[in-house]
Amino acid sequence: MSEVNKITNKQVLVVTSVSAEKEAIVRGLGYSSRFDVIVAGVGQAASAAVTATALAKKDYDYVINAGIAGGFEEKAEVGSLAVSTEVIAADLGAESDDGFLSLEELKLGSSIIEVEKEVVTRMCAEAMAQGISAHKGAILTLSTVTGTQETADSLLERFPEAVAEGMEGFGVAEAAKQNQIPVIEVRSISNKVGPRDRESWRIKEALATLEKASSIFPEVFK
Ligand SMILES: O=C(O)c1cccc(C(=O)CC[C@H]2O[C@@H](n3cnc4c(=O)[nH]cnc43)[C@H](O)[C@@H]2O)c1
Repeated sequence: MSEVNKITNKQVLVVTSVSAEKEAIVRGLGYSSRFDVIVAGVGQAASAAVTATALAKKDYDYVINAGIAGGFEEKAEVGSLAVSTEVIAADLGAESDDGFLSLEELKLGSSIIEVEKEVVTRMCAEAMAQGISAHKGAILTLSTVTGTQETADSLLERFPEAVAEGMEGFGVAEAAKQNQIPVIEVRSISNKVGPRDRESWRIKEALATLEKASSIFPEVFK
């Protein structure tokens, strides 16, 4: 069968945290009955609970956690797009005199959820073709927005592959994983990760990038 005649029927759940993100994505998608876009609230608990409920109500083939995020310096600039190669719960673990101990080190489970590499590559390639600056790498999930250079540096020291941080990715990804559904995190960058400066957040610009990136979803998630 030629590419043109292939029937595409993947059902995709897109999970956002706030309605401004949902509205940007709905605008970008235009009419597409394969995509359901929901608002789950801020943080891992809300995003995991709402995602799990949505997955219990309907069969989906793919889950996307999409929204705005902080970008790490020299990794993902404001206005660009971050696409997760892995979703990492960066503050799930224990502090010790020898540094942070992850769930893996504590032998209590996993704080990393892998993403299908070919989908990441496709998403980045399609985004670049649309003129979006796209960066692939780990996206960290944190319960607290980083607000100091010290925390930003220590996160990059622990996760040199990180490009961005958000507050919901791991919650959405864990719910998808428990339902054996592949997941990806796609985030537009509204601010730099580092010393708190809310005035410098470029939410309008990030929502515009999110809208543009969402217009690619039907092509990437076929
Ligand atoms: O005020 C608005 O108009 C507005 C519009 C869209 C989204 C927001 C949010 O505040 C969303 C909160 C959401 O943003 C993520 N986020 C953004 N930057 C960071 C960061 O540096 N570190 C962690 N999370 C970040 C996060 O996922 C929140 O859920 C406001």
